Amino acid sequence: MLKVNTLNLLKKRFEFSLQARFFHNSKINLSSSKSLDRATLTIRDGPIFNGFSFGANKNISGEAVFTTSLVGYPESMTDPSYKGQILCFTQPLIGNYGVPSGKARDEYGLLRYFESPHIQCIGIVVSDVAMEYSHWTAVESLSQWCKREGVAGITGVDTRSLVTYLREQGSSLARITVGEEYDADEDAAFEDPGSINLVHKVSTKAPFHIAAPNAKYHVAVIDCGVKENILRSLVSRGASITVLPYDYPIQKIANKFDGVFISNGPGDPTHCSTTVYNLEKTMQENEKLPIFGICLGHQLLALASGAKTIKLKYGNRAHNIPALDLITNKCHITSQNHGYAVDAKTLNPNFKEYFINLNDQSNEGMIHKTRPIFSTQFHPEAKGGPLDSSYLFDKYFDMLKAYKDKSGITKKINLEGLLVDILPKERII
Ligand SMILES: NC(=O)CC[C@H](N)C(=O)O
Repeated sequence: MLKVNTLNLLKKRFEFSLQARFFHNSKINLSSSKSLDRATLTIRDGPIFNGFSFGANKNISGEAVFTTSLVGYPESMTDPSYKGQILCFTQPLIGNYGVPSGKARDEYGLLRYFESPHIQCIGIVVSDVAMEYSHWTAVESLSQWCKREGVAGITGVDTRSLVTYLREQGSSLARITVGEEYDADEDAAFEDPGSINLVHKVSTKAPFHIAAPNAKYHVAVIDCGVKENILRSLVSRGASITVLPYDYPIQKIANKFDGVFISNGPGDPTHCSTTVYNLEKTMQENEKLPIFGICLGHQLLALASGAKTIKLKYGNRAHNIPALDLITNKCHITSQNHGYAVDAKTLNPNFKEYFINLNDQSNEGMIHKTRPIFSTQFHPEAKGGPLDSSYLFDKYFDMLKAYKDKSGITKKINLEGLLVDILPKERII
């Protein structure tokens, strides 16, 4: 049995390698590939693809995942949920509108174009990188950006074969090597980002505060790798936010806020046991408190209420995934980026399933039957992606209003003896 499998694998590898070489040779004269170093994408126990390096001149490894998004590469690449992953784009031409400034800020002092200050994925794989670009916000090319940020990039890969493989075999460990071909069976060179707590790497190291003009509410954001557009979505609706490290004991101060929010983030949710414990206590001790979680935040709330999570075969990463709202029976096109999901069969009986994915029927959200607590697996804040489900932020704000109207006090904003006004105004990394 083992022998047959090994033979099949070798055969498959050879076929992929042939395809990749053919594709690679056919690309060699394209102007975008001129003067680029050779590079290799090696999938552990899988195919090898030859191409050209357009990013940092270094060898990296991580989990290869694919996104079918057509646009939004600056947003996806700066999304902390991609930490440690090699992001493969199915859209063949990537880079043609360049990269906007990572320094530009909006009226709230938040990043204008990026979802965090730096590229978070460890490498990217494209079929045809655009070395020339044009857009009024662009300040550099995708290649220049990757080089400056130390992120690997390989172009000239037959991403159709690659993604066919990842769909059939599931997300796989992979590496990008520049210049030389490595021994593909050298397992030690494949690092598994899923084995460590990646949230620890991307969460702010200390609390920071963003004041909304004429703020009506004060929300605590548990930062597991929060996307900037989640902060924008809260602040622009009139909530000042205090963003706390992922392991901050929120249960000790939750009653000082009008609501708690739990962010998206990278990796396996079961690595965040401290956050899960803190959320469990927070829900036990604050019966009326509005709580909203997105993506990893949804998974952590589910774990904190006793449900289980599973790893999906290859995950959902796209900007056009249909999710059915089981309360309104309306379908929304959603932005997604996740490799794990909540097992709906294990939901706490106090919660009901809120959304389901119409492609694979996986769970897309849950809502408490009597309390103001809900969460979604997809990203209502989008960036990139359609804003169909941004009404969920409005729903959260209705909950904040109801809670505040009842408690009737303006929460005073005092954390560990520090007035939030003197906290830093951006993430501490
Ligand atoms: N975008 C996210 O928050 C991702 C959540 C989690 N890391 C997953 O892959 O499922």
